[in-house]
Amino acid sequence: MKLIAISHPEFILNEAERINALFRDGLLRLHLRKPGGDIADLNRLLGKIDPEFYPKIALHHHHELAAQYGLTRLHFPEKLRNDTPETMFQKLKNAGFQLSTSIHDIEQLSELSSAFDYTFLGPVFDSITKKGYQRIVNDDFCLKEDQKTIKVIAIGGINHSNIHKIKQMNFDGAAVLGAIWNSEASDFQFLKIHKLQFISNQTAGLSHLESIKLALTAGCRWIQLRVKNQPENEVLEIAIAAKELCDSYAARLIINDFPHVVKAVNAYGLHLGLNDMQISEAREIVGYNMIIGGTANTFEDVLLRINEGADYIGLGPFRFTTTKQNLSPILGLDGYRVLMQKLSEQKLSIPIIAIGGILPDDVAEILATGIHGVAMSSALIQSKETKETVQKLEEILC
Ligand SMILES: Cc1ncc(COP(=O)(O)OP(=O)(O)O)c(N)n1
Ligand SMILES: Cc1ncsc1CCOP(=O)(O)O
Ligand SMILES: [Mg+2]
Repeated sequence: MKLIAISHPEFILNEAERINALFRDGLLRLHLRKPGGDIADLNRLLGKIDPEFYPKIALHHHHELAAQYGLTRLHFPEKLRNDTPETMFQKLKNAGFQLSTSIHDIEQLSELSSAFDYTFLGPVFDSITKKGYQRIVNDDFCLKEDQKTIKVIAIGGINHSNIHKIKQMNFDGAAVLGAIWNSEASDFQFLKIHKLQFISNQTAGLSHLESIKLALTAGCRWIQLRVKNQPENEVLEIAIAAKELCDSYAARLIINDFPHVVKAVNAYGLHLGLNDMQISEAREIVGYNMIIGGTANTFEDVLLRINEGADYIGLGPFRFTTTKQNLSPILGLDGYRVLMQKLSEQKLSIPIIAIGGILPDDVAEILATGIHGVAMSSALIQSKETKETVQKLEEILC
């Protein structure tokens, strides 16, 4: 499911730094929405955002700034859409812009220009930021496929505890505002779990560090160092170099299997398997704020991981792979569907990362099950155009 962040409606303290941090935490799309905001203030804010993130920003107002910053995503709030001729939408689309808009009534869906890629529809819950702005649907609402002339993103009052309902309502994604900006420590922890994770591997022609460099230059910003069958002191040596490499790309480094190495190199996180140390025990080594992911193969494993306090779950294998030995039973798309359905019925939500033999062409279907993201190793290492592959994957995952 797409997860889109909407900026705070006003200019806030350290906003550019907070936006940069959200992108570094894995955000794939931000809508810059400052209703009534001054163009000079917006210009200043954009100037402080890392240019690496401009392709991920959609601009709501002062579209004239798009050219200056090379922004290619424009949002048309309702009034601006009504004031803009259809020929202009087609012209912008033909020029390569991605267009989005907002509606507040399902009936409007059929009237929208085909030039739009997606629309926000809401509020789906009572808004957190706009007090007294009542929701337009009930909990049992379900968007029909034939109503979706374009992708429909739910907006309004979405937070960590109700986001599972968005999928049940058959929306294509969720746009979040209040839950990000109005809480001290964001209750949107799962924004921190990247949707595209690279798993390092050593192959005939490539060392772990070379595989990591390949993924980083292609644009991956979540790297798992997964060294098997080597003693801890050798893993530590590789981890020190991997951390330096990841830092130079502002990427997150997760280390598989070795909590003491995580602690020693101050990595971003640790990944533990079902036969590894318990998450609670590992927390005593790596600290309580460290990201810890846990492997699961069944629904019972997922419940166990949630109870253990995992930050994300690596669920697999999706299909057979030679990257890992002693594979657990293969889940396939149906396995993911059944498991995600059970989670949704129990109103449980945790970022789930699919893993195992995943190819770029699998990702859209995997995502449609409600899975948060994917971890890949061989598909990226063996890709002939890794950068293009990563770009395409990010488009699908956003
Ligand atoms: C994201 C992710 N998911 C699952 C795994 C598998 O971890 P584990 O079960 O510990 O097996 P090994 O990777 O150690 O062989 C993973 N590494 N990453
Ligand atoms: C670590 C791991 N756990 C389950 S499958 C797997 C390997 C993932 O690599 P690939 O994407 O090459 O199958
Ligand atoms: Mg392991």
